[in-house]
Amino acid sequence: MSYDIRVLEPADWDRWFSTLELAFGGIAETAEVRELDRAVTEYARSIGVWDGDRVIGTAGAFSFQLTVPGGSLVPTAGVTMVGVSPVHRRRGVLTAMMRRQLDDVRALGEPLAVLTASEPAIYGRFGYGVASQKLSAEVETARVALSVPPGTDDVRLRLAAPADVLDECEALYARLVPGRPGMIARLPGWERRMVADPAEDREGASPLQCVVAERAGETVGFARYRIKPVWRPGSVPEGEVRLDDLEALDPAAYAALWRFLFGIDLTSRIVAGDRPVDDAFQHLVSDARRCGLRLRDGLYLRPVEVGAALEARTYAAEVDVVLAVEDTFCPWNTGRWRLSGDAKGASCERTTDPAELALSVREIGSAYLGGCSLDSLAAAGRVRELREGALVRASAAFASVRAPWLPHGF
Ligand SMILES: CC(=O)SCCNC(=O)CCNC(=O)[C@H](O)C(C)(C)COP(=O)(O)OP(=O)(O)OC[C@H]1O[C@@H](n2cnc3c(N)ncnc32)[C@H](O)[C@@H]1OP(=O)(O)O
Repeated sequence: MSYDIRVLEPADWDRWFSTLELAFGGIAETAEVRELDRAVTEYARSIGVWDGDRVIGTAGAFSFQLTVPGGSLVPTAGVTMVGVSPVHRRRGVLTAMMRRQLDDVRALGEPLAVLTASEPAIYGRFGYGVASQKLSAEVETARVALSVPPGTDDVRLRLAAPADVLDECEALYARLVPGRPGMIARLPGWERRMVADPAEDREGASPLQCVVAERAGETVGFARYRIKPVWRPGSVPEGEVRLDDLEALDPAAYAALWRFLFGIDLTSRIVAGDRPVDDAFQHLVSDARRCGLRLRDGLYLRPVEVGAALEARTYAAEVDVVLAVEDTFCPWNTGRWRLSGDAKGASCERTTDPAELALSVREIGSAYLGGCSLDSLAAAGRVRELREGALVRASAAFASVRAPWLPHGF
């Protein structure tokens, strides 16, 4: 069956978005969220698949700048709003959209594409690998003690409506972006998404609240959270602190924010859904086992141009390796590439020299931000070492001191 794939026109946005809502189960977004999504839609890079006068498939992309190991911000397509009408599935509509989209991304010169997946089984076939994980926690605050570093008492905390302090929180966030691979510089209009707070999505919890950490009049951190009161008959108060976001510039500000969250009266638990794997609160607590820690796939990454992608980051150790890359969906990447790099920069060019490691573009995507080691992929048979010693050296070079993490979906 053949369908028509077209660039989205503003006049068709409502129909297009309604197809997306249907693909996700048919629950309409609130008017507030709908308008925020409309405002950030990049029409020229959003596509709709049409069956006659009906939209049956949707896919969009954002023009992100993604932090990579070494701290550079790299132009990256943020793939989003993917959906196919329930009666048109498993006929290749998504595959056709991925084809069109990756060709477009390549034409725009963006070496990387990223996404967060509704289901992990979908995107590997298109060359996306899991590049970061997210840590969730359910901390039993009544049973876990915190030990905080010197200087924590010097941090002053101030409560504020999230929208009232948005500018200062966003300025702080922007300072942190280059420091952690996987973070994305916020595009205009995105800041409002961080404090969107539809009552329908609160699941019985309070409106979003914000605490700002200050030292000598300077904002040094913030946390956004909700309180979900829990009163059981005959029991003590067992409310939950639902942590949305916590960012800080230094250890004392970070610890002061956690100490505040731990101490909120009438609560006995902090629930955090999306923290970095190396989040430091794990080292402040007396009992990590009572923190209910779990890992989940986070950001998926696809090198669209392997050479440019591998040149865009730096390497933790000197590396000089020939990679035999396989890429069935974007065959322009297939072949042998010599990667030479160190902490200052890298080059990656085609070569006819013998290959030392063999892998597909998906493994490069997984290892790219330094969150998944080539060595661990090799243990699963997904990277093959063709010259002894190449794997250890390349694994060390691809590593990142700070775990990759994206603090929000898109
Ligand atoms: C970045 C984001 O926006 S993530 C959001 C993704 N969207 C959703 O999850 C909404 C609900 N789901 C959908 O709309 C659709 O099922 C989609 C978009 C996931 C898939 O669309 P389809 O048009 O059915 O995919 P298509 O027919 O091109 O399938 C291609 C291949 O992927 C497989 N596939 C598709 N969806 C899934 C899935 N959810 N789980 C496992 N495999 C899948 C197909 O079986 C097919 O495999 P094959 O090549 O071996 O035959």
